[in-house]
Amino acid sequence: MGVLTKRIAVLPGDGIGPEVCTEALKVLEAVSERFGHQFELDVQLMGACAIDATGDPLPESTLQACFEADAILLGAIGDPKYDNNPAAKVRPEQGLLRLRKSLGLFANIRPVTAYDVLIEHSPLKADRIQGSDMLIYRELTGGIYFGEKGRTADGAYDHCTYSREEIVRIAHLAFQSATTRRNKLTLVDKANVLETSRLWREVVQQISPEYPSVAVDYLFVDNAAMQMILNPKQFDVILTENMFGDIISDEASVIAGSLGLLPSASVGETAALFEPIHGSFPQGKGLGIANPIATILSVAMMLEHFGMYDEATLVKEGVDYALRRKVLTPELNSDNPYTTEQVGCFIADYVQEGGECFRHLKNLELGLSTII
Ligand SMILES: NC(=O)c1ccc[n+]([C@@H]2O[C@H](COP(=O)([O-])OP(=O)(O)OC[C@H]3O[C@@H](n4cnc5c(N)ncnc54)[C@H](O)[C@@H]3O)[C@@H](O)[C@H]2O)c1
Ligand SMILES: CC(C)[C@H](C(=O)O)[C@@H](O)C(=O)O
Ligand SMILES: [Mg+2]
Repeated sequence: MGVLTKRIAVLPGDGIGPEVCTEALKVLEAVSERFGHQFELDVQLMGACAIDATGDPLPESTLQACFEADAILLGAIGDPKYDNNPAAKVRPEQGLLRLRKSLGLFANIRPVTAYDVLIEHSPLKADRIQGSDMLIYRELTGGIYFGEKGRTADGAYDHCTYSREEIVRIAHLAFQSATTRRNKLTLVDKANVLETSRLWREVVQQISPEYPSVAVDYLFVDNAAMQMILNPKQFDVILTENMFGDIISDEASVIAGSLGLLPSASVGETAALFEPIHGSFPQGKGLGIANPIATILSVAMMLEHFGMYDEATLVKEGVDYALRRKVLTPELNSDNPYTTEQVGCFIADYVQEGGECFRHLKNLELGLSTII
């Protein structure tokens, strides 16, 4: 592949978001130096920081920058002052949901792998998790997150709705993905109770004959939550609706060893956004303890999206090297912890092959300013 120029909207967000983004961008800078690509970064506000600055968690200028970008890199959003105030009408999460909806990012893809070098670290028994390798396809722009919601005189409601088409489009992506892996697809739903889940089953059963190589099974979400810990190796591709996918992917992170390891890609017809699955971990803000690997692996997924496969492989090798050498933040290495910045530098140096730890993108400046 030749040298490419890509524009990336960067939304560092809140809490540890800016810290993990900074490290991920160091790695991207190393890719740029090694392969000659040019990445134009357009840093924009979203989340609580955007509410503080503009009153809106997703300002028009941020949305515009995202529309104009080839891809979006997001750190994380959210702040305790909203989490602990149920009466707040304007909330950081509204910005993220509006962004996903506006860009049509209907498929959220969350890979989960048990790393051999971390097996002993997991609270789960090694023989249960060793070899686990699954891909969760979480529907991202429908369901209870986006249904009508509100208050009654003495209650509240959140409606869950799905159209057939909303299920069809992500089901095809999940089936196609299964054909490139171990040819197994598990639909996680609650079809014994929910009408929307029965529609999911119906649609998946109708589509399934188009993919004869793929074995399909069905699990109720309560059982799936248990199976995830009991026997995670049974899963290849998991297909599920918005809220179930949110919950079981955080649960699945225990198999990898930390929430700070799990990346994601959110894709639609045209746009693509890459973000760690974790949140803004407010308790970790400014302490240098946030694991940047989930965001660095999200950059690897972004490079794959650009067709930069060698580049993505190198980033993933850098992560493997950090895992093998135990250059890891405290939640994975309490005896000899490294800081967020040290982990980022280590992986960036690997990518650049023996470079010095000189990449100090300390403060992300707003606007289209940085060309790396
Ligand atoms: N996509 C997003 O931006 C996103 C995702 C989830 C939660 N949130 C928001 O984040 C805020 C905090 O939510 P929460 O505490 O439920 O979830 P969280 O993911 O921020 O943190 C949960 C726990 O996971 C661990 N953790 C998370 N990220 C880590 C990392 N990079 N390195 C090491 N450990 C890490 C920490 O132990 C933390 O206490 C809330 O405001 C929530 O709405 C945002
Ligand atoms: C912050 C929140 C809206 C978000 C979600 O529920 O989708 C988060 O938990 C995630 O997993 O990306
Ligand atoms: Mg979540």
